[in-house]
Amino acid sequence: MRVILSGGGTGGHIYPALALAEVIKQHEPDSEFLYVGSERGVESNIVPATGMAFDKLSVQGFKRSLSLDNVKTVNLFLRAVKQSKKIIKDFKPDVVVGTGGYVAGAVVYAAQRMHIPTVIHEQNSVAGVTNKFLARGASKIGVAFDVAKQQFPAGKVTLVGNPRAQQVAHIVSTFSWQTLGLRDDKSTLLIFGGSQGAPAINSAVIEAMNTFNLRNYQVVVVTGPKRYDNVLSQLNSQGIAVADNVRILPYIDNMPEVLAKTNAIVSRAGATSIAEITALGIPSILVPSLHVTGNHQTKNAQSLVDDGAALVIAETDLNGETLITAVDSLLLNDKASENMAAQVAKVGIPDAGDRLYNLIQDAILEKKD
Ligand SMILES: CC(=O)N[C@H]1[C@@H](OP(=O)(O)OP(=O)(O)OC[C@H]2O[C@@H](n3ccc(=O)[nH]c3=O)[C@H](O)[C@@H]2O)O[C@H](CO)[C@@H](O)[C@@H]1O
Repeated sequence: MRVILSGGGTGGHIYPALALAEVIKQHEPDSEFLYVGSERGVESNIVPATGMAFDKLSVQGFKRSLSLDNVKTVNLFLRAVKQSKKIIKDFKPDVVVGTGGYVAGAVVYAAQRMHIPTVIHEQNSVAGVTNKFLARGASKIGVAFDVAKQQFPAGKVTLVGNPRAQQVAHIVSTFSWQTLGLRDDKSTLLIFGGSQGAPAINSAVIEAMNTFNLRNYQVVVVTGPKRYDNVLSQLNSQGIAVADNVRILPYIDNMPEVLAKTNAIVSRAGATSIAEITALGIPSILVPSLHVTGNHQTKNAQSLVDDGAALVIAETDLNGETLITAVDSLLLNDKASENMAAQVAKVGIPDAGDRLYNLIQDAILEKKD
C-alpha cells in the first residue's frame, strides 16, 4: 500500500499517524509512506527522526479576530494545496490519511480534488476545524470517541479508537527507571502536560515539590521542552530542593516504553494521552486544558470519569495541595489504584490501529468498485 500521511502542529496529531504506519507495515510489509507536514510544526523534527520520508509545506492557522493575517493564511493554504497536488502526483498514493492540524487540511483537500481515496482520523470527542472541513469529501472517517460520531456524516464514520493505543498496548518494554537513577521496585508517578507541557501543571508541581520529596513513591516530572529552564529557575529562586525520588525532564522521546513501566499519571486530557492511558490501564489524574476548541479536553476526560476510570482536577482548582491529595489517594492506596486500573482497562481500544487499517482498506476498495 502507498500511503501519504499528514497531520501536524502538535504531538497529539502526529503520533497516531506514525502508529498507524507501523500497523500498516505489519499487515503489508512492502508499504511505502510519505509524511507531509508543516515546516514550522514539531512534525518536522519528530517524523524525520523515525526515518520516514518527510515533505514540508508552509501553512498557518486562522486568527479568530478579523485580521490581515487571514488573507495571508488563505494564500498560504491555496499554495499548499497546489504543492500537495504535485506531491500526490509524484508519489501516487493509494490513499491519503489526515490526522488533524492545518497542514492535513491542505494535503487531504488536494487529494479529494484529485479523486484519491481519503481517510480522516479524529482523536478528540469534539471534531477539530480541519476534520470538519474535510469530512464532506472524505471517503471514510475514523473516530476515537463514540460521542464524536454524531458530529460527522453518518454512513462513513466508524469508531476505531486511536492507533497509538495499539502501539503502546503491544510494546515489550525493556525500559528501566535506573536509566534515570531511580529504582524499579518502587511505584512511579509520571507527570506531563501533553506534548508541549502545561504551565498550570508545572506550577502545581513546584508548589507540591517539598511534599513529593518526602514520599515513598517516585515522581518523574516532564515540563515540556520550552518550559524546562523556567521550572528549574523557579525551583532555584524559591530555594526548593529536589530529592532523590524526583526527576525533572524537558521531554521523553521513548514514551511508549516509559508508560509501560508507569504506575500512575498526572496529565492534560489530550486525546492521544488518554488513548495511551486507557490502552495500558494506568490510573490517572487528568487536568483538562481550558484553552482548546469546544472545550474538548474536558469532554475527553468526562468519558473516563463517568466510568470511574480517572480522577479530574479542574484547572481552576489545581494547586500543590489539591495535586498531592489526588496523587496520594492513588499512590498511597493500593485498593483505589487497582480499582481504577481495572476500570480504565475496560474503556481502552487496544486494536485501534487494526480497526483504522480496515477502514482504510474499505476506502481503497470502494474507490476501485
Ligand atoms: C493544547 C492542545 O491543543 N492540545 C491538543 C493536542 O495535545 P497534545 O499534542 O498535547 O496531544 P495529546 O495529549 O493527545 O498527546 C501527547 C502525545 O505526546 C506524547 N509525549 C508527551 C510528552 C513527552 O514528553 N513525550 C511524548 O512523547 C504522549 O505520549 C502523547 O502521545 O492534540 C490532542 C490530540 O488532537 C488534543 O486532544 C489536545 O487537546
